[in-house]
Amino acid sequence: MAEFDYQDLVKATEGFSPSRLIGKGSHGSVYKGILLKENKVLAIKKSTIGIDHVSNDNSKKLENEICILSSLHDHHHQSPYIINFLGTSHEYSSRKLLVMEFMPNGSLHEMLHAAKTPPSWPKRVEIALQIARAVQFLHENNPLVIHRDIKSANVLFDENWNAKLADYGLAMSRVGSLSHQASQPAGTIGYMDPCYTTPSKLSTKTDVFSYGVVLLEIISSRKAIDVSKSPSSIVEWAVPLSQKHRVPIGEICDPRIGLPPYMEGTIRNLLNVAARCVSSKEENRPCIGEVAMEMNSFCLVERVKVVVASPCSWTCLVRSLILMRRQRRLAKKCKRKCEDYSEISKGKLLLREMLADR
Ligand SMILES: Nc1ncnc2c1ncn2[C@@H]1O[C@H](COP(=O)(O)OP(=O)(O)OP(=O)(O)O)[C@@H](O)[C@H]1O
Repeated sequence: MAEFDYQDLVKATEGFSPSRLIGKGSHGSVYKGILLKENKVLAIKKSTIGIDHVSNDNSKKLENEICILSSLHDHHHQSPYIINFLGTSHEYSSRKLLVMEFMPNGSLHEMLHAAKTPPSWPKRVEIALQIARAVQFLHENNPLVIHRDIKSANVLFDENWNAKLADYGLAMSRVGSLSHQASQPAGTIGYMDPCYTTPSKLSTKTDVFSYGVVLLEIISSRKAIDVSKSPSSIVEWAVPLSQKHRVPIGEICDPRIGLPPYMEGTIRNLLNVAARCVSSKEENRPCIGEVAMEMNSFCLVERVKVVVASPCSWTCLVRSLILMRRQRRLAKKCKRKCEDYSEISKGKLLLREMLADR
């Protein structure tokens, strides 16, 4: 685990100046830092100071986040969909700071609810798959990690607009400082699994439920809880609507962008997955590996459909078909030449044998 010099971080953030503050969360403030020596941009999380017991709680959550993130980055296999952990630092008071990669393109929450241009349907499918991959990585990790706070505000975008799962303050694993038994149910209203009522009810399906809510949000661009609407909960609104016969899918989809006919099937499948994830019965929810596999197949089908729908991609497709045919023809020619060659060498061999007989 890399240890950053605290004074370097002070310089990098101009003394943790408010102008470098990206935002405040439940247990910490995140600052943008520029390491002048390396010309590297970082994000630094510092626990929030409050009255004594709150400060203690906040720094415990940050320590837990550091512990989980460092354990996830200890392995040879890292996920491109988990925020990159870069290291830690210590303030004089010995409070720890978390140093991670800087995500310059905001959160999925901002993209869906505040951006001027809403994301396209293929981009939404891609994001859904990337988040599923992140959660799959956590659930299939050894030791297993349960995030407990999957929500659109915790999905951040890197410089290439790839989605990464962040904020591990509530995450639980055997390496975390919080233990399953001791920790009370926690999460964010609107995303929290209704079955998670006692510490012992925590399971990977708790995350699957929250993932389902995020999927509904991706499809509809409606907030998880919107008190100006009735019902205010996205789950209570979308699931019965999706199960009603003859309700056009357009009624659930983001009304700001039209749904092209070639995407309809994919989005309907996405909606079905979301409905299974938010099932009130835990046993009816799929595991995240299954979800990721299904998402992957939707992405593939959708890519083929994009190729079919776009004239530019058609040209690419035809070009690659011509290339494939040409390669096959060349291979055949080559094979024939080889066969001829082997015939010649067979003949030569025969002649040599005949000559030797004489
Ligand atoms: N690595 C990062 N790069 C850029 N911005 C980040 C990074 N990590 C967090 N942020 C931003 O900093 C702010 C605070 O993030 P933080 O994870 O502490 O809390 P939160 O997710 O907003 O809230 P909560 O902790 O209550 O769930 C958010 O606006 C978040 O988008």
